Amino acid sequence: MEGVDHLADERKKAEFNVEAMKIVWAGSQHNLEVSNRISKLVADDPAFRKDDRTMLPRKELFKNTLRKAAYAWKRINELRLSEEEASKLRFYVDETAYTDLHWGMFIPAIKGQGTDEQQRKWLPLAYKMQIIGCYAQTELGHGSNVQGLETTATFDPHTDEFVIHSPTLTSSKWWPGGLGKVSTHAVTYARLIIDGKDHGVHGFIVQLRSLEDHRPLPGITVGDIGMKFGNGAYNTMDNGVLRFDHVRIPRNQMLMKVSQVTREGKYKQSDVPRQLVYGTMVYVRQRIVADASCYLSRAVCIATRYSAVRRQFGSQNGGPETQVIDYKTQQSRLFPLLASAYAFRFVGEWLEWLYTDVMQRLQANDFSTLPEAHACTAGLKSLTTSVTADGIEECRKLCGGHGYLCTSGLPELFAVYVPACTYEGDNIVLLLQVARFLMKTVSQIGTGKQPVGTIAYMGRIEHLMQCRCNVQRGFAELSADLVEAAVAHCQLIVVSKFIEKLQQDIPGEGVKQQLEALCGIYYLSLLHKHQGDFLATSYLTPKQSALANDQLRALYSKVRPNAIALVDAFNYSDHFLSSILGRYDGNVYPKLYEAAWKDPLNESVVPDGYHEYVRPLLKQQLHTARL
Ligand SMILES: CCCCCCCCC/C=C/C(=O)SCCNC(=O)CCNC(=O)[C@H](O)C(C)(C)COP(=O)(O)OP(=O)(O)OC[C@H]1O[C@@H](n2cnc3c(N)ncnc32)[C@H](O)[C@@H]1OP(=O)(O)O
Ligand SMILES: Cc1cc2nc3c(=O)[nH]c(=O)nc-3n(C[C@H](O)[C@H](O)[C@H](O)COP(=O)(O)OP(=O)(O)OC[C@H]3O[C@@H](n4cnc5c(N)ncnc54)[C@H](O)[C@@H]3O)c2cc1C
Repeated sequence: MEGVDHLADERKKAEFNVEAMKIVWAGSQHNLEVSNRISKLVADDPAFRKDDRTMLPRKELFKNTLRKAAYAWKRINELRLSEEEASKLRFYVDETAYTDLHWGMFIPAIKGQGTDEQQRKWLPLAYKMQIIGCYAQTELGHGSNVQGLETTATFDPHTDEFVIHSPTLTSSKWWPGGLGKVSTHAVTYARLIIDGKDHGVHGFIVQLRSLEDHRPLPGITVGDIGMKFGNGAYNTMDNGVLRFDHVRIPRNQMLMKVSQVTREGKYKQSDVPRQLVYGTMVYVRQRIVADASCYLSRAVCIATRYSAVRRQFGSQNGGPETQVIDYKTQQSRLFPLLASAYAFRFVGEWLEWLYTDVMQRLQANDFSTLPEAHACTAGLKSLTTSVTADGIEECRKLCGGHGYLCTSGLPELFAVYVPACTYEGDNIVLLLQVARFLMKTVSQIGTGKQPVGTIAYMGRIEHLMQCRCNVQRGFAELSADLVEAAVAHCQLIVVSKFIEKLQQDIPGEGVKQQLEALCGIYYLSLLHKHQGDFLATSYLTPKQSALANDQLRALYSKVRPNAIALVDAFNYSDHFLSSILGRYDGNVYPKLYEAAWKDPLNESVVPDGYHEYVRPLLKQQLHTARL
């Protein structure tokens, strides 16, 4: 029934202050206040409806996204929202669009790789959206291997210009979001060629389309690369293809913070690591970790609420059937994901601190923590996106058949999220970077260099140094094992940051106890999953392993009465969740039934096509039957 909270009894079971937990999840009272205000602003505005997304044909879907992005921009300016509030608004609009790349990569690339003069010229235009930018690095033939990119930027000293060119089909830029139909400019990555010498990949600002009529400029071929996985989902984004035919740009459009080209064509590399040219990717990877906790918590919220609503089997003497959330199998699948959502939230907070710290050190030309920042952002991006993508799919399965309906919100959530395992770095390629970092650490231990920070624990593997094995030779052969070691390293970081969070002052009755239980579920479920490794290396005895499993089950029972309150603490509106199964009031069956009749297929009792394709069949079969 409308207005009834079907989960009221579940909410009464909570053993902690949910409002206090909302502040922990939001990060601060201020963040919670802004989230509440902006989330309501979006949810109450019919212009931001999204329940029709999976039913629109692509051209209509895309135009609708352009409309929403323009309307959002209008509201941001009308209400004079701050950058923080505007970012929250785009988050709660919850629709991938060209603006993600304009604000999430194009502007950060100019801020991170541009000189002060270049920032002064381009950022005001970008902040006012008088130009719209994308990040054009990946090509048809290369994505992971950035040093393999083929687009060229050849310096012409006669005209003080770079000539940007796509020499081969595989050098076509391919995938950049916002490129296909909207962006007027791109930060384009190309091989810098001076006087025949290849200086490697650098970033260049290139205008793609006229600011007058939006047509591609001379020498530019640009378009969308076509439909992607799932209905709605990432098809609101115009991932594009781009080719250059000897396009000329002024020399001052090469991003020159890290390295410069003088008027005379002299290449100057500041005494900074060349990898700073990858800085934008590092920035986005650390943001993706916090983003993973948002996506995972949305799926877990839906699956937890529905698991409390759904009853199946177990009726005693005609009484109510058992809530599926009470089955230990359901808890063993759901609660580790609930714990992971909180764990990723906290490691995302730490990673943001680490990134900020590294950026401050770079200002002082201190590059000492750059390798660790690279390893942590790469590894945690890989770990959290893989667990989140698999976790959203598990949440769909936890909801049985109804999880497969678009009105559950889970299919689209999965379809829009899974590319995160690939973009900003394929997850395996990134783990190999972590493995390389770990092996380099091992090789340095023998030289007396003690590891610090997230690899301090490796100081205790001195004995490994006796085997003077050739690290390089073994790396390729053992890369699959090394990737597993890299995952374990990242899991250790997540666990340690969860434990550090618990050592902070956490206000609110019962809040810390709940987080301690979730932390226990996080690391004990990992121990359970990988107990073979721990037993094989004698880090655990069989008895200890059994005790750990007993403790894990006990924690499931501890969390069970608090499960609904723990997902309420995510503070998601029904609009944002966009899920009948995840409704705050748990009023699932009437709303599922109501929604079914809104499907366009039910606009007519007899479907289009009946008279052409079904009736003749039936008549023919009827004729045969009479024979
Ligand atoms: C929510 C928000 C949504 C915001 C919206 C987001 C929407 C999604 C949009 C998606 C956008 C994209 O996908 S943009 C495109 C993303 N593309 C990628 O991520 C490409 C992934 N590939 C790479 O990053 C590189 O190719 C990589 C794999 C690191 C290899 O690079 P190289 O070959 O140059 O380097 P290597 O030879 O492997 O290593 C040489 C040394 O450099 C170090 N090194 C390598 N990369 C480094 C780095 N970034 N920083 C520091 N150091 C680095 C290594 O550790 C080595 O150190 P030593 O061992 O000490 O020598
Ligand atoms: C939705 C989406 C949005 C994107 N947006 C952008 C964007 O805005 N801008 C942009 O520039 N790019 C963008 N990309 C491109 C993205 O960054 C690349 O697809 C990504 O970096 C992976 O590179 P790849 O496609 O070359 O994969 P590949 O490297 O070809 O991966 C294929 C397989 O090879 C394996 N592999 C590759 N190298 C190695 C190795 N050395 N050792 C072991 N295994 C290896 C991988 O693990 C994977 O299994 C986007 C991609 C997607 C899907």
